Amino acid sequence: MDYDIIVIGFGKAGKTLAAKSAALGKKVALIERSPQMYGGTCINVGCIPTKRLVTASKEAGFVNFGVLGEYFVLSMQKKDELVEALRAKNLAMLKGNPNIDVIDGEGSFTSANSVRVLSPDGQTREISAETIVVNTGSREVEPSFEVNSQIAYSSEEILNLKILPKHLVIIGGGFIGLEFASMFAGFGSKVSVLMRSKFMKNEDEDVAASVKSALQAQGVEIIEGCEFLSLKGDELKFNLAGESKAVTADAFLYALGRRANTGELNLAAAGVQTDAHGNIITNEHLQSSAAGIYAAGDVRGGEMFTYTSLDDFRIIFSALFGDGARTTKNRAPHASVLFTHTPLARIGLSERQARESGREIKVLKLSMAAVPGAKVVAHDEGMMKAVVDAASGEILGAALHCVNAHEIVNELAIAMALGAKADFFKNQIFTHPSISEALNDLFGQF
Ligand SMILES: Cc1cc2nc3c(=O)[nH]c(=O)nc-3n(C[C@H](O)[C@H](O)[C@H](O)COP(=O)(O)OP(=O)(O)OC[C@H]3O[C@@H](n4cnc5c(N)ncnc54)[C@H](O)[C@@H]3O)c2cc1C
Ligand SMILES: NC(=O)c1ccc[n+]([C@@H]2O[C@H](COP(=O)([O-])OP(=O)(O)OC[C@H]3O[C@@H](n4cnc5c(N)ncnc54)[C@H](O)[C@@H]3O)[C@@H](O)[C@H]2O)c1
Repeated sequence: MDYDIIVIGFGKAGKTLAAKSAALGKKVALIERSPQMYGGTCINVGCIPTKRLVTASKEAGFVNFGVLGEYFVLSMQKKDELVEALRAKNLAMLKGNPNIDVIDGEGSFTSANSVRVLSPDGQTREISAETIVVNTGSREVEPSFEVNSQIAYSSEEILNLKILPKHLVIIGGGFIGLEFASMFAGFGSKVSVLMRSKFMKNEDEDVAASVKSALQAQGVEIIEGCEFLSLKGDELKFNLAGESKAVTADAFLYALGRRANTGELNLAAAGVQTDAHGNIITNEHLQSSAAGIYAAGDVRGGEMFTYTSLDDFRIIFSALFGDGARTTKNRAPHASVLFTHTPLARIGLSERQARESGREIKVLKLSMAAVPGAKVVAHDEGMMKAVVDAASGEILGAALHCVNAHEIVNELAIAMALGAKADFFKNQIFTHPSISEALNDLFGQF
């Protein structure tokens, strides 16, 4: 065999596994098809550039209205500088390691132990290893209606815009749709978000209403229940409550979900099975249907977050070099965050899910308008909500729609993992003024 481990895809799990395995003296090949993607989706076209821009767009409120367009261009340049620096650092981290070969090209299986690499210059080579880890990520779902427009962008493409759109129409009301809505509204664009379903249909109604009103307060127009027909030139046609409608804009973003990058992998040659959506099927150790082949990150479907991919690394590392005790079955409670100007962090069960589970629950709620720490930072929009077992005080879940929610929720995650109950937060001594101290009052209602 040429290597101990081949990793296909330079994602979060893959690059971490390559570095940690090399540190154990293993010989690793990491295959990446695009030099623009060294380091993967998160740093190049995902979390990092979008969160940099969401943050910059929050600060746009301090910019003279007349120069908002210039501020947008400057913010995009700063975002590019950050991405380029991170990409170079990610590459250097692996390329400088004598046990790791970073190979440019697209990987596809020829057997359960061998991968063909098609390099950008058209050359192919074949390499082999006992263990192969697939970390090829996901790509956006293309619209199912007709699109013929030079100004229709995916989330990746819109990150290269050179001019701030006057009117951005966003198709899809999920993570990407709502984060870009908040971002572009912050930069000064008129933003309309059109969606097929009800706004945040999987959330509790009070939580969804809080997020919706915050976006509307930013000036975002939200149109629910759309059936999309076509996007031609600058016009999107759709049906709404039985009526034909059209909207024109100078930019369109479609954000209709993401699907696994498995089409090019020739998985059949290795005996690796996928589900109906093309996601690689794995067991709790992230082993695929072929014994020496593992899959990590978005390519497995399900939760698509950078920290899930990182935890996938921990599970595979435990299976390869440890006792295999860390699995998907013993993953600790962890949150998800929608990074709108006022972020929404969610962990555990919603009120609806808790009621459906048949448990006796108590619902605790707090308006951020009652939190001094939120007044101090002049950001008292939103609410906190927790769902607690009525008898034991066990924390079943929470939704934090407030400034710094993405940080505060990690306090809850740790407490939940350690089995802390509502009383713990009720009596905890927090700094003042802070957002965390609102947890005293939230859980004090138990
Ligand atoms: C706009 C946007 C914003 C996001 N924001 C957040 C956020 O705030 N927080 C968060 O946690 N998550 C966020 N995500 C999700 C997060 O980015 C992904 O879940 C995560 O990056 C997936 O990592 P991965 O390890 O699966 O692989 P990726 O990082 O996607 O890496 C896969 C790599 O494989 C390469 N590749 C694919 N096929 C082949 C092949 N055949 N041969 C060789 N190479 C190949 C690709 O070029 C890519 O570099 C966001 C995603 C997007 C799109
Ligand atoms: N903050 C974060 O952690 C973050 C940010 C961005 C993206 N992400 C990850 O990236 C993934 C992809 O984001 P996304 O916003 O594209 O997906 P999503 O699944 O969050 O939302 C997709 C939206 O498109 C709608 N939709 C799907 N098919 C449709 C169709 N045919 N017609 C009309 N509407 C349709 C869905 O109802 C949904 O509202 C997320 O699920 C998330 O895992 C995470």
